[in-house]
Amino acid sequence: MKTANSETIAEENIGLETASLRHKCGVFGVFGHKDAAILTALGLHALQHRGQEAAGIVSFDRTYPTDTKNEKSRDTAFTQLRKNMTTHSGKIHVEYDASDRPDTEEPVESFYIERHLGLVGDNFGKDGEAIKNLKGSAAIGHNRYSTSGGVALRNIQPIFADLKLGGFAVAHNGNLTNAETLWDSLMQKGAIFQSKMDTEVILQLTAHSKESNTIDRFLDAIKQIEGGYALVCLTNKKLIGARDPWGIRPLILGKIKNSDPEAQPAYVLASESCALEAVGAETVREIENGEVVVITRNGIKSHFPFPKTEPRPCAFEYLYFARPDSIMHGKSIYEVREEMGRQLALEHPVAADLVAPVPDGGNPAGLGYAEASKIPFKFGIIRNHYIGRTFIQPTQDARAGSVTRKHAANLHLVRGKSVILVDDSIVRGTTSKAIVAMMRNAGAKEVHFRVASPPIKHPDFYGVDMPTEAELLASRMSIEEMTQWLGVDSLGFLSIEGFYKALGEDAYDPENPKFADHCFTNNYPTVLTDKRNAENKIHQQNIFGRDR
Ligand SMILES: O=P(O)(O)OC[C@H]1O[C@H](OP(=O)(O)OP(=O)(O)O)[C@H](O)[C@@H]1O
Ligand SMILES: NC(=O)CC[C@H](N)C(=O)O
Ligand SMILES: [Mg+2]
Repeated sequence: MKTANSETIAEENIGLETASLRHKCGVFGVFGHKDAAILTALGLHALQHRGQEAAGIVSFDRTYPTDTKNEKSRDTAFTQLRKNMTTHSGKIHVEYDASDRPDTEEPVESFYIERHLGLVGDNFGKDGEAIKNLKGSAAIGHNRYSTSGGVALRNIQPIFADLKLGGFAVAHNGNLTNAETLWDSLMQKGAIFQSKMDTEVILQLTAHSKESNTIDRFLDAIKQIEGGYALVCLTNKKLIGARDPWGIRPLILGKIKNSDPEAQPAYVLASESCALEAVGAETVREIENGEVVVITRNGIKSHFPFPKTEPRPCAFEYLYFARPDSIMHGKSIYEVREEMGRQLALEHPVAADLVAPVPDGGNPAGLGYAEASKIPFKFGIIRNHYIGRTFIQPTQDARAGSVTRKHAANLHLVRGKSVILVDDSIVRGTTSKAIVAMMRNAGAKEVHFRVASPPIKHPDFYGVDMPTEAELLASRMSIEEMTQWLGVDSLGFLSIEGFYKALGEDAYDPENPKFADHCFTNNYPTVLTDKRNAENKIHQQNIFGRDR
């Protein structure tokens, strides 16, 4: 059996300076469905809010020549296959050499790869070339917003390589905190890297493992990595899902009926439940923290390679990243955010004419605040639906510009009124500063700002790509200073206790935090090996181009 796959990826840095605060990536995988690539594209589309820089899909197909005893039909099957495989798409060129012509009764196996800069819809439209190229009943996909490595074609995921035991594709949401340290030792062993992504370390470690089968090699690899990760991987026989020991990054398992009623249901892995809904899949369960699931034609097998710990999912997923209609750990993201707003109203009440959410992130908390304070909820800010999330803009100028293009004061509503603005977070203050100015220009009598999370004072290293402390507004300024800088009449942040309450916890226990809440508390769930080694000048810094 041959794997005919040669990729020519022209590296092309598109010249974007990368943002220091970014979304997380979205991952998706399907096993055992004839429309695997279409489902993956739909799943990625539902996860677009997690990354808008690039999107990629890798599929796997096994083609049986229609009648291998009949030379003519075998040739026809091969000609068809060859035609499909030589289709160009963007910078990816899959070639099939004439010497690969099948001359046995063995099926022809191939991985197909489509990786593009830009949005899912623009690159994987249902009838587009890219989808047609992605044959097979298994596929994985990825929406990228980089936390390592710049914006370039070679840094698009899934990342694929032919390893000793066959083709292996990986898609990763998260960030490794010891990738640079591992890179150093891999390079000393002669590794050749195709990208600048921390994710590739996982592929390299799998390739270098001395274990005898693919799963043991992969387990060997992930036992060496540290940080936050939700991974989906594809081989010629398996779809693999893995979640980091703390479950910082989310991953959920679903199941979907095949159109053939005789066929087994197909399995689906996704970052969020909203992507399962988007493809009509039913939720089976969340992948546990530290769990590795291996999906094959024979069903699902779980591995637990790490000592069992209590999960500590990322607080930011609940606050901002996840889509409000997603369910995580049995909690509705929407309801959690609404409750954050209610708690906020209890902690920071103020008399006003209306509560105006900062769309979209502030909408559910705004509703909760209005409900608890009994102050009317009004859309005092209107958003332009053709502009995405602000964080994804690559430069501070672009971010500031996009806030004013994205939001507009609803003049008629706010003129002469006292307004309570509610947002989910203040990070750099780009959004809040511009929105407050908008309210003032619109003639608001009073402007009060309420934030449905505690002040963000500490960086993130697990896939949020939060800026350095120096860029975080709450790290640089006291509440009084922020009040002045923003130009508001009052400012209030939800307390960490209120935050935990909204998440359904009785109390916040700093000795035993239930969430990865380090951005508020400075309490990091993992060791930060690269940071420590860089500080001690043990290895080269910024191998993966963090400050590119
Ligand atoms: O203080 P800053 O650095 O401006 O960051 C915080 C803002 O960024 C996010 O909005 P974004 O526009 O990214 O997404 P959204 O449409 O989901 O609210 C978040 O909801 C805040 O509004
Ligand atoms: N936001 C993410 O999850 C990024 C994944 C990976 N670290 C990358 O840079 O591609
Ligand atoms: Mg927002």
